[in-house]
Amino acid sequence: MSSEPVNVNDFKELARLALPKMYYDFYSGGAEDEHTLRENIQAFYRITIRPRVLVDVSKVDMSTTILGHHISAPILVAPTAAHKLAFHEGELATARAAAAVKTIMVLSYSSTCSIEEVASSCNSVRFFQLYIFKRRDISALLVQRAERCGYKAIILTVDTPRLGRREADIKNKMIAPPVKSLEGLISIDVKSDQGSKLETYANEMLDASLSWEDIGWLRSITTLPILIKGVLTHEDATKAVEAGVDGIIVSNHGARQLDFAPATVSVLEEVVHAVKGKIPVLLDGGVRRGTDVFKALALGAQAVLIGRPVIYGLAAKGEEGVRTVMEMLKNELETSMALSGCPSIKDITRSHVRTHYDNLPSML
Ligand SMILES: Cc1cc2nc3c(=O)[nH]c(=O)nc-3n(C[C@H](O)[C@H](O)[C@H](O)COP(=O)(O)O)c2cc1C
Ligand SMILES: CCCCCCC(=O)C(=O)O
Repeated sequence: MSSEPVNVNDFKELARLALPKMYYDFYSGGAEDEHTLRENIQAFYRITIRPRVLVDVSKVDMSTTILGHHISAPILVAPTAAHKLAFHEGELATARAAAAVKTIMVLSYSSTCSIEEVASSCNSVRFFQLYIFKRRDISALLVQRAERCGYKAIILTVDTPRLGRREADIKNKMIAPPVKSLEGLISIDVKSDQGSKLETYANEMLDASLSWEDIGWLRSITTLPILIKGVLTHEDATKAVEAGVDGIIVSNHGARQLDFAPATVSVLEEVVHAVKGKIPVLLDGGVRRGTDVFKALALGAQAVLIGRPVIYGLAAKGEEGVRTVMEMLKNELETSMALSGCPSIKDITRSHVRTHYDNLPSML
C-alpha cells in the first residue's frame, strides 16, 4: 500500500507485508473453513443504524466506566498471544499504546513479555487473561502474580478446553511461541514435527475437564473480579450469573475455536437479556469500525474489545501503530455518535439500531 492507512482495515495489508507468512497466518487465521471468521464481520454489516436528528451534539463524550475504572471510550484491547512475533518490544509497546489512549489492556496469558514486565512498563489499568491448566498450581501462581502486580481483574477464557483446528497453522507447522511468564516454571519444548506445535503444546497444558464448579476454585484463590470470556448462549449467561462471576465477554475467540459458532454480535442481545443487568456484558469479534462499536453498545454491550487490528497496528508501526488503530476507532465512534444524535454513551439505546430480528414479527 503506497498511502497512509485511513482506517483499521488498511492496517491488515501493512501487517501482511511486514510479517513472515507463518506469523501473519497465525494472527489473521480462524478455525477450519473460517465461516465464523467472515460472519463476525458480516453480522455487523447486517445491522443498520437509526439516527436521530436535531439533538445537540456540539460536544460528544465517549468516556465510560468499566468495573469502576474510568476510560476514554468503551474500546478495550483484547488478550492476544505472542506480540513479540509482531514487533520486537511485544506487549510492552501495546501496553504503552493502551495507556496513551486511556483504555484498559487485557494481557494474554500467552504473552511474550512477563506479567511483571508489562506491569512496570507504564501506569495504567490492566486486566489479566487466564487459562486453567491441568497443572492448577501454575494457573494459581499466575493469578497471584497478576494480583501482586496490580492487575484489576481476571478474565477467564472458557471456550478453549482444547485448541481449535487452525488449518493454516497446521500447514505452516506453527511454532509454540515462548510464554514469558512461564519461564522457569514449565518448558514449552514440543518435540513433534507434525502439524501445529502450538496446538500440541496447548492441548498438553489445558484442562479439558474444566466445568462450572471450577469457578468456585478460582473465586477461592483471588479477591479480584472474575469475568468469563467465551459465552455465546443465554443458558451459559444465566449459569455465569448463578456462578457469581462479575462480568461476561461475549466472544468466539475471534473465530479461532469452533467454526460455525455464531457471530458474536448476533447473540449479544440473547446474552444481555439473560443477564438482566446484573453484571456487565462486553463483546469482542469482528469490531473494525466505530459504527460496529456503536451497534454493540446499542444492543447492550458495555464495551467492546479489539483483537487482530491491535496486532496489525503493532506489526505495521509498533506502539504508534496500536495507538493509531485505537484512535481511529475512537474517532469513528465519535462521528457515529454525533451523526446519530447521541452526545454521550448512555444516549445510545436499542432504538438506535435495527437488526434482522426486528423485521421478523412483520414477516410472520
Ligand atoms: C492471534 C490471536 C491470539 C489470541 N490469543 C488469545 C489468548 O491468548 N487468550 C484469549 O483469551 N483470547 C485470545 N485471542 C482471542 C481474542 O482475545 C479475541 O477474542 C478476538 O481476537 C476478537 O476478535 P477480533 O480479532 O476479530 O477482534 C486471540 C486472538 C488472536 C487473533
Ligand atoms: C495454552 C493455551 C495456548 C493458547 C494459544 C493462544 C490463543 O488463545 C490463540 O487464540 O492463539
